[in-house]
Amino acid sequence: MSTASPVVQISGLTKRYGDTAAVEGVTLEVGAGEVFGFLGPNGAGKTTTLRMLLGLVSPTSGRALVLGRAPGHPDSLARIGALVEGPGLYPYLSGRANLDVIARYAGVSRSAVAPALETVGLADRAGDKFSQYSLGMKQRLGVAAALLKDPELVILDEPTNGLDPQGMRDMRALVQSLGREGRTVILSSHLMGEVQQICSRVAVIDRGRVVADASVEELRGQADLEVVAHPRDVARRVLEALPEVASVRDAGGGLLVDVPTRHTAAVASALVSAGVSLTGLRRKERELEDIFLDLTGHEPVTTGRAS
Ligand SMILES: Nc1ncnc2c1ncn2[C@@H]1O[C@H](COP(=O)(O)OP(=O)(O)OP(=O)(O)O)[C@@H](O)[C@H]1O
Repeated sequence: MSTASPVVQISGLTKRYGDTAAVEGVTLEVGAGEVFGFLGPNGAGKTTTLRMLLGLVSPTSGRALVLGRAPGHPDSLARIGALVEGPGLYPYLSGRANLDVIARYAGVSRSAVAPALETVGLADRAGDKFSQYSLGMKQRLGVAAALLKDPELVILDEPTNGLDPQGMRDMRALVQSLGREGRTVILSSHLMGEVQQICSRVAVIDRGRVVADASVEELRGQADLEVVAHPRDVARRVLEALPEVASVRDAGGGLLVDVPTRHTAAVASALVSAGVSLTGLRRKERELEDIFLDLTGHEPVTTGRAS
C-alpha cells in the first residue's frame, strides 16, 4: 500500500473567512503509512484544513495534493475514508443496515460491511438500532462507514471528542490498528496525550499556523535535564557557560537545564571538573502540554466541542 510520493502534500494552504484566517500558510507532507496527528486547541484550524483536503472547502490560496490529485478529485476520493462531518447515520436503522445503505450509495459491495463491523468491534451489536448505540459505538460505526471503501487514507476529525474514557480507549486502539494495517491515517485532536499515544508524527497547529512538525519522539526528545548540585550558584554559572545549554531554570531544590540529550555526559563532567558536588542528574520528560506552551506562548484549550 505504499506509494513513492507523499500521500498528502500541502503548500502554503490558506483559508480566510473575511478577516479571520482559519488556516494560514500551512505547508506539510504526510507519507504513506504514517499515523499523522493534527494537534491544536479548538478553533486552531484543524477541521478547516481537513475539509480542504477533502475538497469540501476551497482554499483562498496555496495548494494541496491528496494521493497525487487535487482535493475532491473522484479518483482520490475513492481511496479516502473520512469521518469529518459526523457520521450522519439513520437513527432508526441498525448499524448493519446503515452500512448497507452507505455501501449501496458508494458503489461498494455489501460484502465489505461485515469486515468493517468486525474491524471497529461492532460485529456483535450490528443488529441494534443506531439510536441505541453509545456515543463511542456511533463514532466507531462512523469509522466503519469510512472503511467500506478499503481506503488507503483515513481522515478522522477529533474521533474521540465527547467520548468517555473507555470509548476513547476503544477508538485509540481502532486508530492504531488502522495504522498497523498499513493505512495512512490523519487525525485531529486537541488532546496532547492522545496524539502522543497514537501518532508517529504530529503537526502542532495554533491560530491557523503550523508551529511544529515533528515526530512525537523529536518533540518529547526536548526533555529537560534535572540537576541537583552544590553549591547551586556555582553549578548554575558552569551550566550557563556551556554552549550546548539553551537555558537554566530553578526548580525546587535543583536546576532544570534545557540541553539536548546527547550532551548529558558532557554536562555532568563539566560540573564535576568545576568541583561541584553532583547529587542528582536525570532526564525529565516534557509533556506535550509544556511543549505547546513553549511553542505558542499560551496554554492549549483542552475542553472539547460538544458534538
Ligand atoms: N464557515 C466558516 N465561516 C467563518 N469562520 C469559520 C468557518 N469555518 C471555520 N471558521 C473559523 O476558522 C477558525 C478555525 O476553525 P476550525 O473549525 O478549522 O478549527 P478547529 O481547529 O477544527 O477547531 P474545533 O476543534 O473547535 O473545530 C475558527 O476561528 C472558526 O471560527
